[in-house]
Amino acid sequence: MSSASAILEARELDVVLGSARVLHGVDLSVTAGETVAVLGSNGSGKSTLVKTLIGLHPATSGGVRLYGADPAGPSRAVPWQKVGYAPQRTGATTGVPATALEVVASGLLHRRRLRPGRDARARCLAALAQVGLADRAHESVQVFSGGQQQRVLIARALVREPDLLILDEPLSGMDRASMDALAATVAALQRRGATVVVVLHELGPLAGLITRTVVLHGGRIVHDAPPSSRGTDPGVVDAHPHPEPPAAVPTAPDLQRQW
Ligand SMILES: Nc1ncnc2c1ncn2[C@@H]1O[C@H](COP(=O)(O)OP(=O)(O)OP(=O)(O)O)[C@@H](O)[C@H]1O
Repeated sequence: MSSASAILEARELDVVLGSARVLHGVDLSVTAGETVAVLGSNGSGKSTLVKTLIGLHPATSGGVRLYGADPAGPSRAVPWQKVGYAPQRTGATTGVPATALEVVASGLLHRRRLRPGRDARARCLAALAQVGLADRAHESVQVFSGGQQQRVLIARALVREPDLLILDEPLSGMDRASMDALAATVAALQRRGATVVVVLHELGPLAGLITRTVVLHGGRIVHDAPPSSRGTDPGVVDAHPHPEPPAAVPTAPDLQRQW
């Protein structure tokens, strides 16, 4: 199913979670260098889509490819060291009494590298500086505010210097200065050719950086095009045109997963 330069692909993807069919026949192909915003109302399937794209949920039918390999298959087939992922803020840190530096350092670990390299500390501090938290590196994340915890998770994704960065609602709970800092970070990643997939409710300061918007509604892609061709401001797609479903099932933070 692979397109030549696609680094992320879903083909006729269906995902059933519990008794709910959450994604229906999703086709998506992301090529290197794109900055894709995934938009849609609460419960439309955005988080489920990005989690399935990186193997955190299995595809019920259809297929997913990440760098040409099945992300839910044998881990060595996917170059995980190239992939940074920051999950949606869950308001919790799994109760593990880790410092911000330790959480970010876990982003340097994966199955082929179980011990951080010599430059790990400097890289972690640099990643924390990118999210404005270097001065709090040695504090427990349990005392951080929700927005600060979100920034630590983003730093954990950034520390890999990823070629593919996936952010799930990174702006949620962030103050304006942090949003602007994230926009500058995404711009820097773009300049070096990285690919970014970002779940958003509003484009905010990222608006000028988005090269493509994908809109989900009821688990289906209902729009997929560059922002300018859409005809309406993609930043307002989350206008809740239908009754809001019950709150999303909280998912466990991904702090423990070490690729
Ligand atoms: N593990 C699960 N088991 C059962 N249903 C689930 C599970 N995870 C998500 N869902 C359901 O799937 C639907 C889509 O959830 P998802 O988190 O993907 O939506 P979203 O578009 O990211 O929403 P939001 O904008 O609120 O974060 C929701 O109705 C949710 O309740």
